[in-house]
Amino acid sequence: KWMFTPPAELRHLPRVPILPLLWSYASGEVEDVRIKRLLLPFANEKGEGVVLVYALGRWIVHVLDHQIAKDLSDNISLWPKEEPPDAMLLWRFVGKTNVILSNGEAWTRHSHVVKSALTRNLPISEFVSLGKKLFKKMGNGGRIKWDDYTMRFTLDAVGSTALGHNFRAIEDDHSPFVAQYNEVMDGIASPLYIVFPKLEKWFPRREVIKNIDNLVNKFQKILEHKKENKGNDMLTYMLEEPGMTDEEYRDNMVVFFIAGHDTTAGAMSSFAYYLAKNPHIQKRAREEVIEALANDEEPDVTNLRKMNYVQACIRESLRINTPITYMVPRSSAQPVDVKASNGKTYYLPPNTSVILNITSIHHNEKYWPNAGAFIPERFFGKSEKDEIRVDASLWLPFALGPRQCPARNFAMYELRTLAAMLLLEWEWALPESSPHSDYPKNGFSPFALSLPKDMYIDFKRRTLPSK
Ligand code: HEM
Repeated sequence: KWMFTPPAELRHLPRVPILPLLWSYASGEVEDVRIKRLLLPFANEKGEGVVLVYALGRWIVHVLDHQIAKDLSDNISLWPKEEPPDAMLLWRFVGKTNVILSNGEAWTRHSHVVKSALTRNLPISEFVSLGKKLFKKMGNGGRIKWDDYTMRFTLDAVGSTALGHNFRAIEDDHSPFVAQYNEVMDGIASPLYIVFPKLEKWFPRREVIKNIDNLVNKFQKILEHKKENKGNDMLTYMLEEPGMTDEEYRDNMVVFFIAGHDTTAGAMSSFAYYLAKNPHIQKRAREEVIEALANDEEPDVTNLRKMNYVQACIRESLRINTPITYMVPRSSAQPVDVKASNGKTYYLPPNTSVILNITSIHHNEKYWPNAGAFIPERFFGKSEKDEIRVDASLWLPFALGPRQCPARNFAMYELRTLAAMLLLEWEWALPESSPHSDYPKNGFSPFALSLPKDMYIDFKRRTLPSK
C-alpha cells in the first residue's frame, strides 16, 4: 500500500488514475482543463456518475452526474457544507458566522436576511452609471486588459450596491481599497499555505494578518457609518432586519465581496471573449440591442427583457466557462446510497467529502452536444422568441436547490446591463496571436474559480464618448 491508496471505506469507488493527476498538479494545469482532459473522459468511458479524485493530500468524491447533483443539492440538511481547515486565514477575514459558511438554523437566519436585502432593489441604474465610468476610462479604446477592467467594474458594483460605498476601483488605478483587498486575497490564497494550512499555526504570517485586520476594520467603519447614514443599499436593508450582531453584519458584507465580484467579472470577461471570437454572434447581438433600446437612451428592466439573444450569449458564457468550477465540499454524517441518472448506485460512507462538479456537467456531450463550441441558440426553442427552460440540473452556474446563489438575478442583470452598453458603444476583437486564441486561459485559483487571466481585447468605439 502506498501513500496514494484511498482509505479502505472509499476503495469501492471508481478512481481517476493517480499518475496523470499528479502530473497535472505538478505541471500547474488549471482546474477546468484538468476536468475536461482527465475527469470527464474517465467517467464517461466507464459510465460513472461519481469518481474519486486525489487532491491536497486526500481523496474527494466528485459528482459528475446531474441527477446526483440535484438530489444532493435539494437535501441540505442531509448534505451540509463541510467545515474547511481551521487554521486557514480566510476565516480571519470572513468569520465563520455568515451565510456562505454556516449550516442548519444559523444558515436559515442568515439566508433570510441576505435574500431579503438582495431582492429589495434591482440597481440597474447604478450598473448603467458604472458602465459609463468604465467607458470613460476606456477612452478611445485600443488594446485593453479586459479581465482587469471587468474586475474593477464588479468591485465598484458590489461596493456601491451592497455597502453604499464608492471604492473608486474604476476611476482610480491606485485605489487603496483595491490594492489592500488584492493583497489580502493573494496572501490568503498563497498556494503553500493552502496545501499546508497547519503552516499558519507554526509560522504565522504577521504581515498578512495585519493587512486582514486592517481591512476588516475598514468594513467595520463602513458599518458604523451606515447605521447613521441610511441609503439605497443592501447593508441598509440588512440593518432593517433584526436578529444579527454587528459582527455578523460585517462578515456577510465581506462575503458579498468575495462571492460577488470575481465571479461576475469572470463571466463578463468570457462573454466579451466569445463574442470577439465569433464576430457574427457579436453583430447579431448588437442588432438586437439597437432594436430593443429603440428610443431609450439607457438599458432598463423593460428593454433588457427584450434582449433574448444577448441573454442567451450570457447564459452560454456561463455554461462554457463557468466561473465557479465546482462547489464547496459537502459531507453527510450518515451513510448514503446515491443514484445516478443511468441507474447506478454508489454507497458513500459517513463523513465523505463530496464535490459537485459544475464544469463537468456543463461539458458533458450527453447533455450539451458539441460542448466545446459557443452556441447561444442552445437556449432557444423553435424560434428566438420562445426561450426554452433548460433543465436546472444541467445549467447550474449558480448551483441548485435552497443554497443556490441568492444573487443570481442581481448578477444576471449586472451582466446584461454592461453587455448591452458594450454592444451599443463598442466593437471588439481578439488581438492576433492572443494566447487565448484557442480557448480562454484561466488563471490558477485555489478557490475553484475559473476566471480568464491577462485577457487583452482590442476595442474600437462605435459612438462618440458619452459626456
Ligand atoms: C456570475 C456571477 C455569480 C456566480 C456564477 C455565482 C455562483 C454561485 C454558486 C455556484 C454558489 C453556490 C456555492 C456553493 O454552495 O458551494 C453561490 C453562492 C452564493 N453567492 Fe453567488 N454567484 C455569482 C454572483 C454573486 C453575487 C454578485 C453575490 C453577492 C452580491 C453572490 C453571493 C452569493 C452568496 C451570499 C452565496 C452563498 C449562498 C448560501 O450558501 O446560501 N454571488 N454563488
